[in-house]
Amino acid sequence: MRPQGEKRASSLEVGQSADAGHRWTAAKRRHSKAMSPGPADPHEEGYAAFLFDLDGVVTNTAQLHAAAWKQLFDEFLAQRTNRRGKPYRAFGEEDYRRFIDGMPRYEGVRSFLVSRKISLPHGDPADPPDRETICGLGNRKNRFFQEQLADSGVEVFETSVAFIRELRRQGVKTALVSSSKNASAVLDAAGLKGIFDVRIDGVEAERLSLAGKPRPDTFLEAARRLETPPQHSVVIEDAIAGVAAGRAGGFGLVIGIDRTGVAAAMKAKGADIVVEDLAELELRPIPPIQNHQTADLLPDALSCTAGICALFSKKRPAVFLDYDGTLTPIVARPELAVLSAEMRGILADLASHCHVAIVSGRDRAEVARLVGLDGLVYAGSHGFDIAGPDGLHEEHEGASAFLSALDRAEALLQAEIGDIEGVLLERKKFAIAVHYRLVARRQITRIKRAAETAAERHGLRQTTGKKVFELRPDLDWDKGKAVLWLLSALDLEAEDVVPLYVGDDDTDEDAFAALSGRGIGILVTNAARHTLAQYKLSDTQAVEQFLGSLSRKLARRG
Ligand SMILES: O=P(O)(O)OC[C@H]1O[C@H](O[C@H]2O[C@H](CO)[C@@H](O)[C@H](O)[C@H]2O)[C@H](O)[C@@H](O)[C@@H]1O
Repeated sequence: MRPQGEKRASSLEVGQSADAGHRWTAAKRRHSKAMSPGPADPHEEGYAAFLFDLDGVVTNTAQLHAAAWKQLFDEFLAQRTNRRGKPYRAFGEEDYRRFIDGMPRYEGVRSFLVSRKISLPHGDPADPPDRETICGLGNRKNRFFQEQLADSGVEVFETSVAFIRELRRQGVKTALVSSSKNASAVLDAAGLKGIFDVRIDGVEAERLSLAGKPRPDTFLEAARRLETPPQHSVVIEDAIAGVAAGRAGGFGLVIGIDRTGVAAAMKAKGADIVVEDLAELELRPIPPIQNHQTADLLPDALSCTAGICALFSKKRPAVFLDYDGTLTPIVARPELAVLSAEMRGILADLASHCHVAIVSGRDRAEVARLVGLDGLVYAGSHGFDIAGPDGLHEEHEGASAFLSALDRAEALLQAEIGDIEGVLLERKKFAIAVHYRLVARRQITRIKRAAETAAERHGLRQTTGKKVFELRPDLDWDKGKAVLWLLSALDLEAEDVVPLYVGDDDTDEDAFAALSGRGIGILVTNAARHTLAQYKLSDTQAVEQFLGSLSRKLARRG
């Protein structure tokens, strides 16, 4: 394929994903003379929700739990001898940290027993505390814990409470995410009932069959209830299992509170920041973007559906859709971005009334597989690779010359940063995505540098997207040029055709720019960011609703 005439070079320098606006971040206080916040972190997007563990974070009850576990296992182990007739080693602090801290009660029992090669039947949650089952032992530990709680009461970490109250004062959403079934009693005893907008504790997790920490499920449920995506939420934890859960869930910032000398282990499990107390953190507002057309000022396409659809009484739409963040929500890993059956149905209906093209940064074959519909056009690798019905198959004429450069860059990246926990290298035919969504924040600069070096050394272009650095052929080609090429190739340059493009990310701005003054651009976002789109839709559900209305309108028109 060849470029279609001299269109605008590149849309605008969007920089990092500009989802910032009315959000907050937490950073370690600086003790420098000026106390200035210093240069802004280039990856900082701000956070709209903070999710807190309870014991050891808000209340000083982690020690009560640790003591109750010790009482349980010291008694239990003392009554047993191992196969060689030797007594078992007593339960130590390290056992608590490694095998129990942060986990739901019965999973803690099981995990510790496995570490000592002791096998017990699971039993039943109704087992009495003296029964030698996993549930029985768990219930015994709970009895010890409640006795200690009644004895000593609940001490709160005042600095944590002040931090939470400040967040609430600023209108930031908060949640409690605890594995403990005693969380409600502990909050009550501490006089903190009602301090969190949402609470997911051991009781709620069991009711919903949610996997416990280190799995991310309880945190993800809390973020869902706060209506804030994990990448815009902060997890605050004192347990290694909790830190691991925050990182596995793709949360934007994971803060470890190290009160027991486990900072290194927390960092190894992906904590972005480790402090000994929340007093070491300061909250900073992320200012909304100034002096730009920002998405929050755009009209919502859903409230203008009737007007937009009315346009298609006389004109024909040509619909171009981005995939990630537009047709599927942004999720922790690329392979989890699966199209819903409802969205697939709507796309199939729409494609029976007009041209529909998926224009994606993904590999063309991969995005075609994910969408799973014949009869659509698929443009992959940011528009370098296009195929569709009636034998349409075009690759940018210069792109194949970059294949070996992409291979070498991929090998270099693998060697340089392949060992960083959470880095995902995704090779597309004509691009490489370097994902850092699951990476500890302190590693991001190293990843960015590696991407820049690989691009420079192998003559590639480096671009940005949502928690991703991308490398692609250094050619004057992008999604916008691919859309213009398609309009020509599909004979859609007629007066009565209105191109409509829906997308959510930096690379979609090229398409908004290309269609500016000629078609309709709709940005999918719920935040303030500068854009060349004319409308916005808040999320993928809104996209589904909008495309459904458009499809029904076209069906009525016949
Ligand atoms: O142009 P698109 O279809 O939107 O593709 C852009 C990139 O999307 C994918 O990455 C993004 O979505 C992932 C799944 O939600 C998310 O984990 C990641 O952080 C996002 O950057 C895809 O994996 C890339 O290849 C595309 O270039």
